Amino acid sequence: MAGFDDLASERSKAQFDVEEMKVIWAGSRHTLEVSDRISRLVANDPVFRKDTRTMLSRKDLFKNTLRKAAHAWKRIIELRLSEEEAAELRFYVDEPAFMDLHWGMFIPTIKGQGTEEQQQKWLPLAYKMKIIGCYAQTELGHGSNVQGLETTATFDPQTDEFIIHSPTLTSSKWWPGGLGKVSTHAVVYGRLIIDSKDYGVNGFIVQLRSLDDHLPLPGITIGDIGMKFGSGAYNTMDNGVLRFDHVRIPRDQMLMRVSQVTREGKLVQSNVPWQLVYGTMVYVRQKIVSDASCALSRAVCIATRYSAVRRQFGLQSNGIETQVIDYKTQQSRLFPLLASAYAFRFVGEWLKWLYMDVNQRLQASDFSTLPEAHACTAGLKSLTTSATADGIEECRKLCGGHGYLCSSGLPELFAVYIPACTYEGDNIVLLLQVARFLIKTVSQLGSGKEPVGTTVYMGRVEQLMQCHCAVQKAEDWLKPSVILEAFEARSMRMSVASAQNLAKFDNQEEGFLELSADLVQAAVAHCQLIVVSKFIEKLQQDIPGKGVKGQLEALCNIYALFILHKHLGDFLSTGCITPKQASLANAQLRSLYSQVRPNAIALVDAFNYTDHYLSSVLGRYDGNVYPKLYEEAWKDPLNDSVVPDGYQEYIQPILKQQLRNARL
Ligand SMILES: CCCCC/C=C\C/C=C\C/C=C\C/C=C\C/C=C/C(=O)SCCNC(=O)CCNC(=O)[C@H](O)C(C)(C)COP(=O)(O)OP(=O)(O)OC[C@H]1O[C@@H](n2cnc3c(N)ncnc32)[C@H](O)[C@@H]1OP(=O)(O)O
Ligand SMILES: Cc1cc2nc3c(=O)[nH]c(=O)nc-3n(C[C@H](O)[C@H](O)[C@H](O)COP(=O)(O)OP(=O)(O)OC[C@H]3O[C@@H](n4cnc5c(N)ncnc54)[C@H](O)[C@@H]3O)c2cc1C
Repeated sequence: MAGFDDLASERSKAQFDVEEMKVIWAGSRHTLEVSDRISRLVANDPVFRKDTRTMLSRKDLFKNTLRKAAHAWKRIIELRLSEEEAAELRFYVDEPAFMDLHWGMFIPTIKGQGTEEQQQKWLPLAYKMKIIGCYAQTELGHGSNVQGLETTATFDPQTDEFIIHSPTLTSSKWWPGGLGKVSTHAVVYGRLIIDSKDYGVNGFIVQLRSLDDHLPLPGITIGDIGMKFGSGAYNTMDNGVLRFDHVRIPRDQMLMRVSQVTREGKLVQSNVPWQLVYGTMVYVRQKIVSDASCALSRAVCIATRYSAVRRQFGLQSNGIETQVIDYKTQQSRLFPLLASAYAFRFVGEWLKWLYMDVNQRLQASDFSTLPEAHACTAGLKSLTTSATADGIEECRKLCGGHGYLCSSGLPELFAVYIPACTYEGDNIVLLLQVARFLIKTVSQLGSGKEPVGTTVYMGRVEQLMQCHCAVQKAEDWLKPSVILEAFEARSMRMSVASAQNLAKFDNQEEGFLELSADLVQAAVAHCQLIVVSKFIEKLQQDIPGKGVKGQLEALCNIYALFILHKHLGDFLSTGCITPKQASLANAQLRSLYSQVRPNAIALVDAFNYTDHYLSSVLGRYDGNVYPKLYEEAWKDPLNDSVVPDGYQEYIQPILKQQLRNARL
C-alpha cells in the first residue's frame, strides 16, 4: 500500500535522532512527557472527537463545545491535573471556547492589574470556576484605538460605587470571546470619570449574569455577535455584544494596581507605569507567538506527510511515479515553512523568557525593559501570525485538490487561525508600534543612552551603515556571523533611512503617517532579525542527540536565506549585499533543501502530534491516505441517501423539461 510503505521508508532514511529532536521541540524532557501523555489522553477520549465539527449547525456546534468544556473540566478535577497539565489538556481539546478567555485573559488580568486584596478575593473563585470571566475591551466603534473607548465608569461618592454605562451604540462591547452566552463576569475596560474629569481607560470587574439562573443582571444587554468565517472553526466561540445601562458596581471592583480611587474620590497613582493597564495584551501576544509555531507546524506536518505519499508524473524505471516532495518547487515552498515552524518555536521560547524577566523586574519596581517587551511582543506577534496564516494557506495548496477538503484539516485550521492576525492587535497597527520604538532608538543614538536588548546592534551604527558582505562562495552563507551581519545591516539601514526621511517633516506625527508603509517594512526587518538571531543563539546551546544539531543548523540557514531571498529588494537596495551574493545565497538554499529532503518526515514526526490533534486524513501518521479519503467521503450527510432531498422539486422538473415547458 503506497502510503504505508512511503512513510516507513522515509522514516528509515532519517539522519538524526528523532526522539532527541522531540525533546528540543517540546522544550524539555518534562514538557515532552506531559504533552505526550495529555495529548494521548485527549485522543483516546470519545467525548473529544472532532470529526463532525464542520457539519454541525451553529447551535449544535456550540452545545457540543459546552459539552467538551464541561468534560475537560471534569477530567481536570478527577485526575487532579496540575496547572501545566490542565493547560495542555485544553490545548489538545483543540476547540476555541470560553475557557481560553477565562484562563488566558480574565485570570491573568486580575493577577496583573489587581491589588493583593483583589487577587485574594477574585482568584480563588476564578480558579475553582465558581465564576467564569472574559476580557471586554473592544467596542463596536473602537478596537485598535484603546484610548478611544467610550464606555464610562463614573465614580459616585454618595454610594461609593462606579456607574458603568454605554453612552452610544458604538460604545457597545463587541467581540469579547466567552461573553456572548457563557461568562458570568468580565473585566470591562472603560473611561474612569471622577467629578466630571476623564482619567482615561481602566479595567473594572463587572458581574454580568446571575449565578443562579444565568440571566443578565439588571441594566445589562448581552448576546452573541453572529457567525464568523468558515464552518466549525472559531464559531465554537461565543464572541459577544454587551451594553450597560447605568450598572452600579462597588468601588473596590476597579482594578487598582496601577491607580487607586479613594473613598473620597481622589485618584492616587502608584509607582507603576500606566501602560500596565495594557499588560494582559503583552502577556497574550507572547503566548500567541508560541501558538503560531503550533499552528504552522501542524499544517506543515500534514503537507509534508502528504507530499511524501502523493505521486504524480515521472514514471521511474520501477514503474512508480515521483513523490511530489521530490519536486524542487514543492521543496522550495514547503521547507521554508518547516524551517519557519522551528524558528517560531525558538523565538517563542525566548519571548516567554523575556516576559518572565520583565515581570520579575516589575515586581522589583524596575520598569526599564517594559518598552522593549512591548515592542518585541507586538512585533513578533505580528510577524509570526502573518507568516503562519499565509503558511497554512500555502500548505493547503501544496496538498493540491485534496487540501481543499475539510477532511484534510487545512480549511478549518486556516479559518480558525487567521483572526490571530487581527485579535490582540491588528498586525499593521502593532508593527507601527515597533517602528515608533525603532525611530526612538535611532534618535537616541549618540546621546549617551545605549540601545539595549534586541536593539543592541544599533549601537554599532557606524559599522553597520558601511559594512560590505564578505560572501565569495555559496558556503560562506552558512556562517552565522555573515548572516547576522547582513540582517543587522539591512535593519539598521532601513531604520536610519526612515528616521532621516522623518526628520524632513516639520510635524513628526504627520511624517509618521506619511511614511508609515516604509516604517512597517523597517519594523518587519527588525523582527526578522530577532527571529534569525534567536535561532542562531539556540544553536549555541548544548544540543544532544545524533545529527540533531546539524538538522537545526540546516533549518536555521533555510529560514535566514529564504527571508533574504523573499526580501531581496531590501538587501540589495540598502547595499547590504551584491546581486552576485544574492545568487550565491539562492544556490546555497537549493543545496540546503537537498540536505533536508531525506529528513523531512522525521522532522515533522518530531512535533509528536497525534492523529487526533492533526485531524487530517492527509497528515495521518501511517500515510494511509487514499482508503481513508474514500471512507470519509461516504460519511458526508449528503451521502445518507442515494437520491438527494430536493430531487423531486428541483432536479426532476429540469430533466423532464417541465420548467422549460412552463415558461414557453
Ligand atoms: C485559537 C487560538 C488561540 C491562540 C492563543 C494562544 C494562547 C493565548 C492564551 C489565551 C487567550 C485565548 C485566546 C486568544 C484569542 C483571542 C482573544 C483576543 C483578545 C483580544 O483581542 S483583546 C483586545 C486586544 N486589543 C488590542 O490589542 C488593541 C490594540 N491596540 C493597542 O494595543 C494600543 O492601544 C496601541 C495601538 C498600542 C495604542 O497606540 P497609541 O495610541 O499610539 O498609544 P497610547 O495608548 O497612547 O500609548 C502610548 C505609549 O504606551 C506604549 N504602549 C502601548 N501599548 C503598550 C503595552 N501593551 N505595553 C507597554 N507599553 C505600551 C507605547 O509604546 C507608547 O509609549 P511611549 O513611550 O512611546 O509614549
Ligand atoms: C476572533 C476575534 C476574537 C476577539 N476577541 C476579543 C476579546 O476577547 N476581547 C476583546 O476585547 N476584543 C477581542 N477582539 C477584538 C480585536 O482585538 C480587535 O478586532 C482588534 O484589536 C482590531 O481592532 P479593530 O477591529 O478596531 O480594527 P481597526 O482598527 O478598525 O482596523 C481596520 C483597519 O484599519 C487599519 N488601521 C487601524 N488603525 C490604524 C493606524 N493607526 N494606522 C494604520 N492603519 C490602521 C488596520 O490595519 C486595519 O486594516 C477579537 C477579535 C476577533 C476577530
